[in-house]
Amino acid sequence: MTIDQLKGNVIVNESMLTGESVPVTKTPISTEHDEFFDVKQHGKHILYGGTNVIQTRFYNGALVKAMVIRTGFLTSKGELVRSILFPKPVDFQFNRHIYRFIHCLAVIALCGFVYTVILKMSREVPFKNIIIKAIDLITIIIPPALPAAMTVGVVYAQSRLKKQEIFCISPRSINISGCLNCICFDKTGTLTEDDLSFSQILPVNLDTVTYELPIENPSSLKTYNKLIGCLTTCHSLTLIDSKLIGDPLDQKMFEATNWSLEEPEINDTNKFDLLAPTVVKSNYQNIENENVEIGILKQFQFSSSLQRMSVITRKLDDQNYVVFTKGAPETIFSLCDQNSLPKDVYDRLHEFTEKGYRVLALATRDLHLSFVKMQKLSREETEKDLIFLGLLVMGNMLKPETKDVINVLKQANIRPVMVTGDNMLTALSVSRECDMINSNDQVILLEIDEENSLPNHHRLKWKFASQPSHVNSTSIKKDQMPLHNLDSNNLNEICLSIEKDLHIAITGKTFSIIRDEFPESFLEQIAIRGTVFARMSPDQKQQLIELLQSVDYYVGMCGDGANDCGALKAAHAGVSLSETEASVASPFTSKKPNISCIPKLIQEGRASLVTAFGILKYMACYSLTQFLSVIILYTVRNNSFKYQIL
Ligand SMILES: Nc1ncnc2c1ncn2[C@@H]1O[C@H](COP(=O)(O)OP(=O)(O)OP(=O)(O)O)[C@@H](O)[C@H]1O
Repeated sequence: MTIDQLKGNVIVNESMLTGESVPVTKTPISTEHDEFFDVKQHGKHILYGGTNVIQTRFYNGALVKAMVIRTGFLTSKGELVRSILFPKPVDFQFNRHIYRFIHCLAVIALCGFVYTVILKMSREVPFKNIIIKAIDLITIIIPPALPAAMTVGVVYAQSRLKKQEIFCISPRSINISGCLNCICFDKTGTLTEDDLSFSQILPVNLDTVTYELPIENPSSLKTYNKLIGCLTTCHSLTLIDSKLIGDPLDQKMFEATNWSLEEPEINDTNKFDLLAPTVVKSNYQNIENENVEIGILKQFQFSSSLQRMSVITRKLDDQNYVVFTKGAPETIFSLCDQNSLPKDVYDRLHEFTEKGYRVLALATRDLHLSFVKMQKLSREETEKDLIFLGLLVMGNMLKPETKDVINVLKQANIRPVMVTGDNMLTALSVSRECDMINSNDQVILLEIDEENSLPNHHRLKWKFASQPSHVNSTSIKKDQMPLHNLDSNNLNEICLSIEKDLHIAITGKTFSIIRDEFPESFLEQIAIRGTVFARMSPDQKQQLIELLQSVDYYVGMCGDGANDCGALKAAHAGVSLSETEASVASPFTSKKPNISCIPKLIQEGRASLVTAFGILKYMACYSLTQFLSVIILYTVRNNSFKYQIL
């Protein structure tokens, strides 16, 4: 059953749907604004069939109410069952060749059938015998056991994959995974650890609008300020069995402050309002010997496509409501009052991202509104005119298996590609660290030339991404160093003029402008040479997979989160790293949360493919030989006995 939620909050595990094991909070749909219901757009308010409700939250005894909008096969669980029963047809050359081969056999069988009928009729054999002999010939040339025999390899490969904790809901995809020659990887949680480490906060002095000294231990701060308010409230953490559950990034950020979180059953929430779902409390006491308490009154959840989340809060002794927002720095900067940004805001951001840190920007805004008006405030109205508070810097460690697997793939001539929602410089640094880009390779960064662009006629410029300091870049001609304007003709020339291995890196924004405004050939060059695709939205990840397929790559996708679902489904072989055994998100699910499953999958795919080839050759030779011998025997008025055939 798919249910549209109307009242109360629900915490659900949607891993069956998305592969992501972090619980998601579902909130009631807003009735303030007139808008058409859209299943995709309002996904945060929908409970899906087959997903697990971990907890329900309701206030004043009003139980969670929901309306059923879909049942049976139309629900997500139904979709999973349907995708197992009727897997998506895979366009695989081998399958096409098999069908062509069977057509050829059918033609041969038809010729044999006609020949037998004519031959036997000329010899005045009884009609019944003619039919038996002629039909016998058809079953000889097209062996009925062929389809079953062809799946033997797949069945064995599937059971071997299962032993290695790789589960498959679409066995047809096993053969195709033996042909993969390009694998796209999501970054966070796939190549790098999901469990980020808190590194530091770079606060901004709100009076001088300059950066202050970094704070490495926010729990040592004993006075309340907006920055602490943001770190402690701007998250979607929840308590389940007294354990903090939610996005690992949010968890690390909150734990670093050493504040505590309390949930609604606790009567204290009444101090704010009956609707206050969560309260955070300081780890210290102020001059009045009281803990600082902040209630989180409203939440705009994190969305990969918006790259940010916000909360509306109220401090216990405050009259005003305060908005706290955190998200991708580029997005937050654009929502901030530009006067609140320090002059060196981008320099400091680059400093961290170049070293591979995952950086988020924090911002705030005071709301002087009544409670009712605050409740009605839309996301757009809330997240504007923000005041920049500082940068949150998190360590982003590679998983131990990543580097070896990338090298194994490269040795096997399988192209690794990174497609991530994170910052370009962080992505580049990680791609170098995991050997996706070797230290000597050149990377071209394609960007939109904002200054020389017209609204629907953008121009591009390019530059070399800065090299790690130990690499000598003198072999690059001087005139190639500065930023260049670029059109579709000269990208190829530039790429060919560089003697080193070359990679292209672009962001989601540039990618969609190239898709919309540039010729297809230009986009194809990006597909062939692109190694790092950063700041990609979930839709763009899927578009990239389709683009790679259009230039004849057999594309695999390995990801771990809800933002990879589209790409996982679009790929020839999608592997989701998840705790669940099966998810609708992809044909393969690996319980081991690292990319070591990819070489195993390719190996098993190849083994299954080789078995299928072998069986096909054997069956073809066997049936053709038998067909010829039977035709000869029919012609010389003879027939083989049972034991002769055997
Ligand atoms: N919990 C969060 N709250 C606010 N902003 C976030 C949160 N998680 C991620 N972000 C920001 O949104 C951006 C996009 O996130 P998204 O989940 O799409 O991709 P990602 O996690 O960075 O990378 P990947 O696609 O490799 O998993 C992140 O780079 C980060 O700047």
